[in-house]
Amino acid sequence: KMAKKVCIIGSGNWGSAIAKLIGRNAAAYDTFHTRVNMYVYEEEINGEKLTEIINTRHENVKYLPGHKLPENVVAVPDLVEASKGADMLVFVVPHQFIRGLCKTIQSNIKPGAIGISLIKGMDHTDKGLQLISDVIRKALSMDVSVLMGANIASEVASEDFCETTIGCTKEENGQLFKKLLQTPNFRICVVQDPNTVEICGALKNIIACGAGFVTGMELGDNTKAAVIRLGLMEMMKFAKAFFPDSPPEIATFFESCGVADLVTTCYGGRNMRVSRAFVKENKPIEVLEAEMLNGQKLQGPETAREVYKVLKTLNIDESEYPLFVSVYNIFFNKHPVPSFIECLQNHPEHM
Ligand SMILES: NC(=O)c1ccc[n+]([C@@H]2O[C@H](COP(=O)([O-])OP(=O)(O)OC[C@H]3O[C@@H](n4cnc5c(N)ncnc54)[C@H](O)[C@@H]3O)[C@@H](O)[C@H]2O)c1
Ligand SMILES: O=P(O)(O)OC[C@H](O)CO
Repeated sequence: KMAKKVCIIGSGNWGSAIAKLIGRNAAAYDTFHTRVNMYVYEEEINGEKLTEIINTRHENVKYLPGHKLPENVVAVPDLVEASKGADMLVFVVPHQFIRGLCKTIQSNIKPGAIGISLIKGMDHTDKGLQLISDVIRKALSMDVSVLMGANIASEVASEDFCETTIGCTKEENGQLFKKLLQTPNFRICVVQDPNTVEICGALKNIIACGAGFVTGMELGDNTKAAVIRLGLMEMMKFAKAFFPDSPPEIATFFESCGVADLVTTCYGGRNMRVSRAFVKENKPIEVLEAEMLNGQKLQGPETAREVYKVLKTLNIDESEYPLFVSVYNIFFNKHPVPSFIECLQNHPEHM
């Protein structure tokens, strides 16, 4: 059998961390071609191209400083060239860019190629909710698995022990991606409930913003635990409501993509940290994102906006998802942050 060619589409904080694991496994296993192309959105850093820096110093100095990438991971600034002939595509860009990138490679996909999305976020159409994996499936007509879990990129890059979840519809594809991605300190469970895995990954970022609000208001861990629990209840309700044909397995919420990701994200994630600053500094969220993250992108506020649009499109009462709606109103409708506590006090879970 021919070794499979792998292409990573994305090279941000998570893309670079995952490139470290993929590069090493691609070099170690005959199943994969040793060279791994990584599409890098080109930019100049102190007069040097980021792709050149990565290909000579083997470090993404902007998005994952302090970590060496394997030398077989090759940064390519042209997406069509990077993905040409790839058998396995790993999608890992902030969710707002996925549509444009898919369009660029639409006519250049190798027949039989498969994909996996590591993108936490969601999209919507005039019919309502659209998963990011659906955007990819539709644009590129390929089988797409997803990988979501309690995985803060810098900790994965440091090779601290953690777990993650792959959701797939075709078991053999899920297992092939597991082989590509699993390491002794990055342990993967494969489940055949991809929609739930992906919904967990998307919605947890909204809940993380709520956790940031209560942290910014200097409330304690009991409050944060309540945000996590009420957020989980809304997440479960949302998954049930939006996939009536493939109801979520409750067990999936206990995989790394569910409760575990909520915990890590509500304590240490970027959405939590920037939302905490939003309470303290009284600046628009996009200003704080630019000031605090050096080009990295927040997914929580945009996902709250997408969820709100989906609820409106489908005529669903806002009171069904008070936490999600409150996060949206605080970021985009100037509702005061303390109104978030009122939403918790009046949550339907207590009625
Ligand atoms: N960072 C984490 O800890 C982490 C962990 C798990 C999952 N994720 C998810 O992975 C996805 C990607 O996150 P990330 O942390 O790798 O990215 P990031 O937040 O570091 O975003 C920056 C990336 O976006 C790219 N970019 C900027 N403008 C662009 C454009 N116009 N077109 C294409 N690309 C552009 C930049 O070049 C850079 O690679 C997100 O959905 C995120 O939720 C992140
Ligand atoms: O830093 P965040 O908030 O984007 O969260 C990162 C990861 O999704 C945590 O699993």
